Amino acid sequence: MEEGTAKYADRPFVLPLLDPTVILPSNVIDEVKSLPETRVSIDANNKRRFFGQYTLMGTKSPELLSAIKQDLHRNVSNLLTEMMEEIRVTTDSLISLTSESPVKSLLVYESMLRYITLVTGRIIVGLPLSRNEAWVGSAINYAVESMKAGHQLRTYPVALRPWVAPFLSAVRRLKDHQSKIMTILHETVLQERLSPANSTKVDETQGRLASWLIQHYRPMSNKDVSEWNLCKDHILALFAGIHIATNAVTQVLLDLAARPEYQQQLLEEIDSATSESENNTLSLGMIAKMSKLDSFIQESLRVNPPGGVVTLMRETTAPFRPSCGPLIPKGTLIAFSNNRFDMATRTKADVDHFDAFRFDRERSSGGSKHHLLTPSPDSLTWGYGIHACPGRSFAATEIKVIVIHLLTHFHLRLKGGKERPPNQSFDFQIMPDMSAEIEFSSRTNLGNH
Ligand code: HEM
Repeated sequence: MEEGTAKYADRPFVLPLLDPTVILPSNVIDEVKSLPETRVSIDANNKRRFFGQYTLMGTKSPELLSAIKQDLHRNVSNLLTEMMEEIRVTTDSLISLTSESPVKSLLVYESMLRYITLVTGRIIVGLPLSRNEAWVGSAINYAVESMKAGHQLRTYPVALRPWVAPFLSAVRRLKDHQSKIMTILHETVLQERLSPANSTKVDETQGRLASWLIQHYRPMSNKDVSEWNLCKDHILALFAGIHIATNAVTQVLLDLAARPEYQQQLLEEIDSATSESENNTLSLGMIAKMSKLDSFIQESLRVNPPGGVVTLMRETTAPFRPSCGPLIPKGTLIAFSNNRFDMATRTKADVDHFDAFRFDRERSSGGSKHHLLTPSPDSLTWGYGIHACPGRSFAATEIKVIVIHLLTHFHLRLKGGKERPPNQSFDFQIMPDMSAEIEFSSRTNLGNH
């Protein structure tokens, strides 16, 4: 990507990904960001790149989008207490320190996968289901098997895929997770919610996503809502919410552990913002005061983009001629470079340089007003334009609450005081090193147990 953007600063070029993709120059991003599905399609891209016929990718419903964009977004503040509780319980189960064992080393990615899955589940389906291990396993592994299924399917010619798919091991495991999620949801949430005879008031902390979806599917009448649609929407929400957020929070923690000098500064900011808090509760207002934390996370995700080397991945659904030319035929996969790899106007040293508080400085000097949550051509973590991530206020809050909780309780250090391990990359994806470990030691005196 770096070679391409340096060489073709204002022209498209083809990046040889598993699905070759036309990379457009960043100066035409405004021409693409809000094009309708009839011109370029995010769903067609997802369906094709991730084998949506088998994995369901690219088949999200408008109702799911409304539930995330409106209900989840509007409720982030009300959900904070539950998010914090889930993070505290998960921390207690993963990191319990005593004077005899004052340091705990954890595989960061694996541990964060658990935090994010439990917090996401707590919000969308609620307790006790969110901590049920069968649910947690299928919620995590659905996406893992989807990726594997894609790799297996790719090895067969297109015409043969529908015939071989039912026999491929990953496709079978994928279907297995799909039916487990359906059965669990049916028994715990959907049967009750969809029953016309049900007149009892439902517990609002359970089955939240189902309630939001049902309201969008039947705004007025008692029209039938299909259980399959509701399950599919849950699966796609888990798919969209778990893995990319795990990738992101892992990168942030690795950056913090590799740069201990920032831990104290962030802690001071957290202490000052929460000084008036009662019972250690956080509010969105307090979190909003933590501008250095916001900047640190924004910089960590700029340098280690959880979405990979590309952003705004689309398939053209009609011939498209960007102002940089030439005419791009219908059915072409297109994308833009993520900021870190875009060499059109910057040097490699520039984009690689980790400057934790650059966004904070820019904001306080009256320069850019952009925060972590604001999609812009300079900050493409969440995409940009009409499809910019609708779950971003929830995801950013979840990441911040995890970081605040861990920082206030522990010193973080890369295992053995080593250097930050380099990221791993595959196709367009960038992942943190899965074997990286962080040592957690207590900030308070542990006493004797
Ligand atoms: C750190 C975590 C996350 C990151 C970095 C992230 C990033 C992204 C990106 C880059 C896109 C594509 C935007 C585009 O192509 O223009 C996207 C789309 C999307 N994200 Fe996220 N996301 C995160 C978490 C979440 C969560 C927690 C949810 C839901 C609970 C979610 C739901 C979605 C959905 C539904 C879309 C598709 C939007 C559409 O098609 O219009 N994401 N996200």
